[in-house]
Amino acid sequence: MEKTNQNQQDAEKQAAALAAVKYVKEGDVVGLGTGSTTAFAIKALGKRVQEGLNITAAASSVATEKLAKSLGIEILDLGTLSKIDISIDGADEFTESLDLIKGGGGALFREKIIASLSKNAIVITDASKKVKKLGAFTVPVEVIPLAYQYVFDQINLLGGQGKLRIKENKTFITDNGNVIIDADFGLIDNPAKLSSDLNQINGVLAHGLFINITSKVVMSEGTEIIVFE
Ligand SMILES: O=C[C@H](O)[C@H](O)[C@H](O)COP(=O)(O)O
Repeated sequence: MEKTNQNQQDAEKQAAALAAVKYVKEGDVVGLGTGSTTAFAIKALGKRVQEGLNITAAASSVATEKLAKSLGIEILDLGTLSKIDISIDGADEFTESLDLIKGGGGALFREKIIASLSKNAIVITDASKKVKKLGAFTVPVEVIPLAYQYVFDQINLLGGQGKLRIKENKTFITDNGNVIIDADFGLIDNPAKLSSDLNQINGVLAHGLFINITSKVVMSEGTEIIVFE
């Protein structure tokens, strides 16, 4: 990506993050996503905490937990929570019907738990993430390692072309100790059906299709903030 485009995209990510952080209220339990867009939100939230806002938070990744703690945000154990007031997370793609693909950073499982627990699941993006149909971005599928080949073959039977995620010349391992298959299904006509088909494969911990979980998408485009809900 050219530098000016990158700067523009970062400015949009930050603007969406700042707009979303305004929804957080005193006393809230806040779910924190993962990724470059969410990092802007965590920093803005950290600033509000330093100015006196009382909140607690749940983190969707080790990286997010580390960043949040460094800014003075108190982190709760996700496994003990039965509800989250508000969550803020990014996405790799979204449609106006609030269906998403997530997991580009590999945090999809904990992100899905956080979004599912959230009364108000807010997604923040720059304008490049908005699509008419999901699927140009491959669907990340988190797989328990011993089920790798089985799941790979099942994805193939569903019409997908899987690829083991490699990062820095090594197999990418998630915070949960699993691997990721990035599955190319082409443009997806029925994301809800694909989501349910993937859920039924033994060995799949989670996949990156987020259907009917999101409350609103706060998107920044140029100088404008557009909210889809
Ligand atoms: O696993 C990572 C997450 O789902 C991210 O929210 C997603 O990949 C978007 O990341 P970014 O904000 O860096 O584009």
